[in-house]
Amino acid sequence: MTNAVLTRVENRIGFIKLNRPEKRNALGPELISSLHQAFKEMDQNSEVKVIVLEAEGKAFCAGADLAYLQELQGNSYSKNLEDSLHLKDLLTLIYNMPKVVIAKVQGHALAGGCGLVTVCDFAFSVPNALFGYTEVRIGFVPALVSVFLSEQIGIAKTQELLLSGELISAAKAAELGLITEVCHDEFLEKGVMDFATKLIAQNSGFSMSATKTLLRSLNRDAREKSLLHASEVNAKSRSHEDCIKGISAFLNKTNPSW
Ligand SMILES: C/C(=C\C(=O)SCCNC(=O)CCNC(=O)[C@H](O)C(C)(C)COP(=O)(O)OP(=O)(O)OC[C@H]1O[C@@H](n2cnc3c(N)ncnc32)[C@H](O)[C@@H]1OP(=O)(O)O)CC(=O)O
Repeated sequence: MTNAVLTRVENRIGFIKLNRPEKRNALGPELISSLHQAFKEMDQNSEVKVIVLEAEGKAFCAGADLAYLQELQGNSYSKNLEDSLHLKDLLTLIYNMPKVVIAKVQGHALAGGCGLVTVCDFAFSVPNALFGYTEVRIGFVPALVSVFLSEQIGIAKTQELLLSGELISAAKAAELGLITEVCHDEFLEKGVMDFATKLIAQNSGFSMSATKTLLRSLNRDAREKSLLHASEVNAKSRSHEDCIKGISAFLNKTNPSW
């Protein structure tokens, strides 16, 4: 594994840290592969009962790596699909992880980065964290995230967030059920640790895992089908001129005009 992701295990808690702060932890292929490997390792480690997903730096995660996606432009649909399935497999792995996963969020969690929060079982954040499915602002389709988010908060609220692309505060995210709790800055670490420690001390690992597996079995076939379709939509939308414009505008620090 590269140092795009850092891992450690303490007191039966497995910590997985996104470590690409200079690019706001944007999900490039290396980071996605490293996260995949880290989650698999934590799953197989019998010492680990609860997993915490955290991030280095100012932002939790700025979503898909737009510089990398720009490099992929002009590539075949099948290469784009392969790439999109890579992210789908990561989100699905986290979502289906038999162990409880808690996200610890500071700064921005945007687009695919907000999707990462969505596939965790619990999320704690500081008050000034910002959440948003901002794909539509850069000519993308929030395809993969739509599947998980609609399961989590219902179709009406999902539609509101995905079509507006608005950033929402931590308080609003908690109100919508997107995150579990907002903690004052200095208590975020303690809030997450206390919660994880309580789960470990109080609950049977077997029961939590069996409950989660049962919950994930609900609508599994429909979800898998939707995720495959979403990956195809994602791959196709990358060659749309709006997406090409949106990526280029972001990287050139300008605003796209549609
Ligand atoms: C999963 C699916 C789709 C997606 O996820 S599409 C991705 C959409 N994401 C965005 O539009 C977010 C883009 N980032 C930002 O808006 C901002 O960076 C920020 C997160 C609000 C942080 O702002 P801040 O001012 O703190 O930092 P900078 O903007 O100066 O960024 C620093 C540095 O990092 C680079 N960077 C940031 N985000 C990305 C990114 N997503 N990809 C690549 N690079 C990124 C930025 O370019 C800067 O680099 P420099 O070299 O230093 O200029 C599809 C689905 O849902 O299905």
